[in-house]
Amino acid sequence: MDAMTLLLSRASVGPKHLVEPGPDESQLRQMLEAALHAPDHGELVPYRFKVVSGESRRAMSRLFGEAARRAGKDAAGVALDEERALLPPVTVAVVARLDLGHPQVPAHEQWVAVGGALTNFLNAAHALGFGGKMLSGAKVRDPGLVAAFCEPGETLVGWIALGTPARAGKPRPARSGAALALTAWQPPEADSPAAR
Ligand SMILES: Cc1cc2nc3c(=O)[nH]c(=O)nc-3n(C[C@H](O)[C@H](O)[C@H](O)COP(=O)(O)O)c2cc1C
Repeated sequence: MDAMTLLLSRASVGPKHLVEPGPDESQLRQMLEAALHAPDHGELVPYRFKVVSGESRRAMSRLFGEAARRAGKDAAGVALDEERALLPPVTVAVVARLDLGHPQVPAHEQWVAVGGALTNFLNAAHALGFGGKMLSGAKVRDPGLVAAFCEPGETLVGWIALGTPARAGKPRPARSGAALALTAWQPPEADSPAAR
């Protein structure tokens, strides 16, 4: 598949539609390599990817259940969250580790680097024949999950569910904002505040 066809054919595949096998270590390394090729001002690598596979999925599932309980969910809601955590063959936590005191690279540029890395990671998964979906939800702020995945000062962005797609991603509908996403820049009028 050529690169443009690959980029234009990626669509998220949710955990319900992901089956074994998930990516192995060498495939995950290729996804990381793609992530590391995203633009990153100052080469700060302001992110970490943490792989949850095999038996450690059960421990994560338990933590998802505890988070659901803390969020006030009933027994059925807790069980559902625990089950959802076990659906993807591989889950990759995305953790942002920004250097907020950096003299040259402000926080917003570091967040952009995190997004670029995540996008390259997902595109690489697609290139290797895997399906994936980035997921977050209120549980990214749950203290138990944050403590389990992050060092102090880091932010839990969410989790990428990964596996073999049992079905193709849904065709992408046209996006309403797309027409405004690429326009020719117009220089400001001579008497506008921007030109003064
Ligand atoms: C940081 C981040 C967190 C997200 N969290 C969720 C989520 O919790 N639930 C969800 O349905 N989609 C979430 N999404 C959006 C999906 O990953 C996906 O992009 C969206 O469903 C559109 O599908 P597409 O990637 O095929 O266009 C998140 C996306 C990002 C970038």
